[in-house]
Amino acid sequence: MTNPKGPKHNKKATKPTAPTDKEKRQQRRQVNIKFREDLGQRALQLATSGPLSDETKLFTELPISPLTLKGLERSHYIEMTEIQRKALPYALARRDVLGAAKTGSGKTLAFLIPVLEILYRRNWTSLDGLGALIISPTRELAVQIFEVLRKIGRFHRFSAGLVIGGKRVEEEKEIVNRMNILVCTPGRLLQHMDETAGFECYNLQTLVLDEADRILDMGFKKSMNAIIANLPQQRQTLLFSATQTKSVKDLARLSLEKPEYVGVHEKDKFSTPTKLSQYYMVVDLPQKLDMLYSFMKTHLSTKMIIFLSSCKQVRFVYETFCMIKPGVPLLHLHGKQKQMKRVEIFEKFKRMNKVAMFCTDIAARGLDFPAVDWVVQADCPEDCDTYLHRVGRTARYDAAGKGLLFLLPSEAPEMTKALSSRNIPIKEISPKSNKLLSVSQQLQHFCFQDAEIKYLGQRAFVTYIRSVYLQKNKSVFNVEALPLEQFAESLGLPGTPKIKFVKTSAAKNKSYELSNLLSPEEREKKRKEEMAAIERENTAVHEESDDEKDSGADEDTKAASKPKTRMEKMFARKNAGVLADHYQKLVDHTDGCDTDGAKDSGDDDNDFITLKRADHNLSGESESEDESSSSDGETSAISGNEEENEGEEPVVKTIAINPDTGLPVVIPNIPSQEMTKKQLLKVKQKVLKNMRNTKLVFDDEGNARPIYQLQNEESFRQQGDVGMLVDEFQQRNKSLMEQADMEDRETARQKRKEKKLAKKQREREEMYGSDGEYGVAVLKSTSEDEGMDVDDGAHSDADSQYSSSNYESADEELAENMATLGRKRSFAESDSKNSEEDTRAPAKRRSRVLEIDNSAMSLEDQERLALQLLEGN
Ligand SMILES: Nc1ncnc2c1ncn2[C@@H]1O[C@H](COP(=O)(O)OP(=O)(O)OP(=O)(O)O)[C@@H](O)[C@H]1O
Repeated sequence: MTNPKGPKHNKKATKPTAPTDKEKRQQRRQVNIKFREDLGQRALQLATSGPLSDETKLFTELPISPLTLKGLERSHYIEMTEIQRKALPYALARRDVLGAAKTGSGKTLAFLIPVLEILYRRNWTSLDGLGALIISPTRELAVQIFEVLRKIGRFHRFSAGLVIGGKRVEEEKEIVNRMNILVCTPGRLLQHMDETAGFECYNLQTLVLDEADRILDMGFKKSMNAIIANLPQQRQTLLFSATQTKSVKDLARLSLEKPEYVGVHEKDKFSTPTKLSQYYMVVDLPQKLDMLYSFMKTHLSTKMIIFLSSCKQVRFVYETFCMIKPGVPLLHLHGKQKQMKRVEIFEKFKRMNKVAMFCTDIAARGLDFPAVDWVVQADCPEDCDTYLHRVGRTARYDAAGKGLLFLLPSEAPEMTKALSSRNIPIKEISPKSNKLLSVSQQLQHFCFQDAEIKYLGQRAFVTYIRSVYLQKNKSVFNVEALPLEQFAESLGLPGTPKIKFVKTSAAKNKSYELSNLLSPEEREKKRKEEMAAIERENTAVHEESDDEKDSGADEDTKAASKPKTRMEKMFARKNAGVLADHYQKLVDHTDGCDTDGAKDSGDDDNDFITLKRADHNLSGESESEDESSSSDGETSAISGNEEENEGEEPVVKTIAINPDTGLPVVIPNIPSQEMTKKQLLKVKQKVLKNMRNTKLVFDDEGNARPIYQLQNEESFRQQGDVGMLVDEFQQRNKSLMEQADMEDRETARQKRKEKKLAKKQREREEMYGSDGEYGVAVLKSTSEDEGMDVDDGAHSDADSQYSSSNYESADEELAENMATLGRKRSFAESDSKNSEEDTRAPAKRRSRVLEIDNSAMSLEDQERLALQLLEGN
């Protein structure tokens, strides 16, 4: 009898039973192992079969795992760049590689793909510990590398951490041991090596040094030696940079094994990207900021990075330019900012299209800001390598870009020679003089009005000079060729800050040159003279910096000449420079009034409104214009007497009283022959504007008259003795100045207090932790859809909160990244609300920072702390 269910049913009954789930998993594992082994074999073959043929262009043509290929594809990386084509075959075969290629040519993928692949082929799990270390010289670059790793590694199951400093070291210690890949800066890595129990690198497979020449140079030498000592000898080492080191010493430190040198663009005619246009401009130091400002004003619709040589300079230029408002949003980035702030600015600059960012060399290497139109190197880079890295922030991958380098007359000849010897094509351009705008007067105004800006300016001045002084290449950098006084004036400073080391160095150099020519007695005499000079200089510096403390043994002898009030002290200060000299002359002048009142009062009716330098001869007419320009509170107004001044000696400054604040304001006068047509036009417009804005009052008969009117001489004289009136006026102003000075001091006192509070807050945070800082983040994505990996189940809940999913859009991914990197969403939101203000209002920003600091400790934290204290914990 046939089976009623048919032959099909019979056949099934004879079939072997289906494999169990466990068997299926085992089979899949076998296939995976075989697949991974094959990949390894193919990679080895590729490395030994010589360079790739010209037709091999796609990542899919290399022995790369499907997980990485999918990550690359989702990140829109399909075709390899030249450095990737040349370095990947060796790196995938676990060879040591020294990779050098132009900036923006895709070196990051050339080391990240092998990192993922080598761990993948070894079926790495969290039980295997740390498999790859990627070291970067700056935190921003580490963040960027980590982001690229997250993008292309999103389908892998490795845990990855970002270890770049900040305050969450204790939290990091708990999870850093579980990481398979670490992206880090040398300092923090070393800290974990030293302090974190159980942090081991014995199983390390791959060590990567991005910007290798920088990491191996003097700055990181000690840390790197200590790090390398903790690593196993048997490992792969990948070194990448646009300016690769070939120093045998450096390479010996890393114990490289027959490294492959992959220099991609070495035979190119030029060492910079082909779509990069480079220019330089010879600018006198005192005109540098004018030039920079003018350049920014004429490039408002662009995205630009401006490099300066020190944090202080970056801060000064940023703060003052924010006040001047060039018409483009401003950002600044330097190493003294808090980590959160740095990351926030870094991300903001990436997003924005029309923006100018002032920064130090922390942004010079590796950072991949999209679509930067201009890189302006306002201060000369220390060498050609630094130039290359800075200018490489534009014209990345296949984009075009432009670079502009400002060179001082003393720097230009040697620096241009050095650049051309490195095959850097750079052309000289001359600025259009009619487009040059001046900011020095405004800076002067800010320095006068805001003591903090003045101090910042002074420190910017000193750090700039010091940076020039410390440069190694003395044929380019000559501190003695710098016009210090004019430079200080161009920053708006009331005098040239004393810089001891400049003179000392000159003295030393001189003595060195002379010492061979002099007899021993002469030499000894010379030495004593020099010592005495330095002693004098030290005393001068001491007096300058600490004028309140100069009491002592010779108190009596000083007493007669010693100024009594703060105001007098200010006048008496010898090196307070332009403004103090100015006041000095003012005092001299009015002293003259006392003794020779008739003569002086006869000369000038308007002394009670406009105070002049003793040595300049403004006409009465021009002074009344000063008066009108100051009458509506235009404290930065340029006085309108340029035409009258024609042919005269250049007038330095005028002081007038701002009727709104009652305070004196500096009104610099520029002789018209030194002004461009445009400047003259601007001045005229300003004067006209001021005239239009003149306030009017109406008398009893309804006649309009200006609110301020010049008295006639007779009625003025009837008020009393001219000398006395002048004295009275001066007394009034003295007390106004004293009042302003007291306010300054009170503000400074408040600031000190706030700083102390913030410091305490920081210390508290360090003890009890805080939110919103970078620490370790974990990269671990699930790839169930691939079904190729074994879930080791070793990741804790702490890890899973960082787990990423498949992102649908770049924004989603970025948001996720930011969350992963330890930022609280609410914190980020409240910060981003303030971000627009940030670019414009420094004062507001400062208070906002304080608000954040004060609220850094949550209520829960405070309660917890209170409980701990109660329990005596
Ligand atoms: N294969 C590729 N296809 C498309 N774009 C790529 C590819 N490789 C890299 N890029 C892009 O090129 C840009 C520069 O890459 P990367 O930052 O790696 O350059 P770099 O050589 O490391 O530069 P630097 O020397 O300044 O550090 C990045 O925006 C990156 O996304």
